[in-house]
Amino acid sequence: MKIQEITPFVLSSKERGSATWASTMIVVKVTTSDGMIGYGEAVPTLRVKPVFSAIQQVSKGYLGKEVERVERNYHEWYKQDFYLSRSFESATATSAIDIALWDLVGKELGAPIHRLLGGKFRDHVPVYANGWYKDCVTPEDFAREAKNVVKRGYRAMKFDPFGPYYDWIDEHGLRQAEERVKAVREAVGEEVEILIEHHGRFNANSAIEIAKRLEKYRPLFAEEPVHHEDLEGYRKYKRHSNLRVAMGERLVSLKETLVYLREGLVDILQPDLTNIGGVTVARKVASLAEAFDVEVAFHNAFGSIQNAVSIQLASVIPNLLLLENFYDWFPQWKRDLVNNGTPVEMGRVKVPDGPGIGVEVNERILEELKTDPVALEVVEEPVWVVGGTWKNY
Ligand SMILES: O=C(O)[C@H](O)[C@@H](O)[C@H](O)[C@H](O)CO
Ligand SMILES: [Mg+2]
Repeated sequence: MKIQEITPFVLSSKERGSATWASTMIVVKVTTSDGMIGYGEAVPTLRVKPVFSAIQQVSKGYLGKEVERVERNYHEWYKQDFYLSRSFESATATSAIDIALWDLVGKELGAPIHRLLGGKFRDHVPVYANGWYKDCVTPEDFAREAKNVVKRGYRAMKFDPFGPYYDWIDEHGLRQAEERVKAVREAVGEEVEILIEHHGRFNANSAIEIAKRLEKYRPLFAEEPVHHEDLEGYRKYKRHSNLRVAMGERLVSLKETLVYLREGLVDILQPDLTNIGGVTVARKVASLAEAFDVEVAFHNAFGSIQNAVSIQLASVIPNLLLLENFYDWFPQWKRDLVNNGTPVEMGRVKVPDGPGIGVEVNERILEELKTDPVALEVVEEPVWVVGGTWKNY
């Protein structure tokens, strides 16, 4: 079975999601020489247009190759590309195609990806909520929505309480963040997990001050407290803070991951299947983390195909902590894109046993919502922010 056609789609609709990129999806459709179809997903961010064209370029390296030789295909492309480990666009394009190949291998054998990877370690994957705090500004806003998250059955939730602060945070910002976190802790009680998202935007001194203020609310982890590439910042943060560090959504290779693991800079690794290198690299990264006693909480913020394949891998690795989940805050069309979705119940999702990624993609929605890739407008609130949270109170 050979790879015959690779088609990227950009999907978007007027329905606004919880964040700019929650309103967009980049889907890759791979068709084989015997007419089978597999799906993958790439990361949108602000770079929808360059990612779309990266998929067209990367495709040239995959067309005509044997579908089943996923590892070999990745290696061949690595050889050709030369800059793969330095290019987010190439990494996410390669990841999307890799996911579609795993989907195809599963479909060909009539097996879900979890069976191809050694079988389910667990039947249900525990998840945490993200995207739930759109337009939340005051502590009361956060408390109200946090209660709703618990009502929906979640036992863990993540949020960014820092508003527009960037690099440096002053006393006013520290107080605001603390009030928001305190309000959420009081709203959800002692046993629901609170995860603090910093979106990789502070210098080490600010991040350390933040940790001192927030540790009494017992967050499960501090995510990306400093900028992704700030290794010195991570070292300093680890020396002076008592919080567990989570990071990894912007890692684009196995060996880049090793840099953070080897030095003990990360306690909970958050690889993203749609840019680390698909299933092929994500499973290696999870094993590497296991060797360092690091738990994995896959980053899963984009769309329903990413969600499906992340559930597959999350179901097989022994060192899973939690899987991120935007599902209940997706625009409706994203949930409709997969025919048999996996709703969250009691803080977890059941692992589907359908072939490949475990769910079927609704082709009608692909056709209806596909748009031309255009350069996105740059507005004050960056694309990585949950919408409407950068106001002061
Ligand atoms: O951990 C995460 O999920 C991320 O850092 C993000 O991807 C954003 O929070 C989210 O997408 C909202 O913009
Ligand atoms: Mg994050």
